[in-house]
Amino acid sequence: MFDRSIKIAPSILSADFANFGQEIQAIEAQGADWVHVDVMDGHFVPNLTFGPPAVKAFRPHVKTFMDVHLMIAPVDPYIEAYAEAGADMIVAHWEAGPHPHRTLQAIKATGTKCGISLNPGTPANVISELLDLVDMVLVMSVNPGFGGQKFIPSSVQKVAQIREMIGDREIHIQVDGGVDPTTVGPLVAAGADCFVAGSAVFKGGSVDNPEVYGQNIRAIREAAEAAQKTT
Ligand SMILES: O=C(CO)[C@H](O)[C@H](O)COP(=O)(O)O
Repeated sequence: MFDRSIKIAPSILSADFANFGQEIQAIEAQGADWVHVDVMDGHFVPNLTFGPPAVKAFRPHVKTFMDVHLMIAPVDPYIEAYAEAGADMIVAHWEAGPHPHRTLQAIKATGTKCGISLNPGTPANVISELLDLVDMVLVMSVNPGFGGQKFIPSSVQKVAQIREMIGDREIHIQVDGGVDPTTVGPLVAAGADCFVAGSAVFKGGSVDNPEVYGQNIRAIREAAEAAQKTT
């Protein structure tokens, strides 16, 4: 059955870069539902992060579900490499173009779950012809490239529009950027079920003090579930 429960996916962009294995184990032990990997190319976004070998090194540490968000263009030449590295889901940007339908077909052909992401400046309706191909829509609630940015409030309206477009299809809506206990409620009410959080999960904690990760994850989950009950 389709899982509509709240899912918290900490972004390891905010983890200790000298210690990914232990960081992944710590967030999972403290209640993370998914592990979110932000791949950046210094071209599509102004930052550089993880190539396929890095993702392959994360893989044995992830016991839950690893979603790999490709903020790269071109994207098609790298899809197979990230699938082989062990991604459970690959998310590509609509803006990485020029043929997002082909990109999604290429992701599906690898056998991984498949998602499409939209930047804050991109309207929801551009994905109307792509929804039958995806397991998830990722709504960026900051301009992609860096953690720790301020949540863009118009993202809530975009989530509601996409939820309406999805209808009864079994598609997750994930939101990424500035998600914390104060911003998550309206996103749940608008129809999102999966939340990427970097700063709000990792702040104040470490692998030596992982209980803080647990407190931070619980705070986001409790705010999200409270909104779900009243929706
Ligand atoms: O994709 C991203 C940036 O492009 C990050 O996942 C996102 O910004 C999460 O970080 P934070 O929760 O600190 O905003």
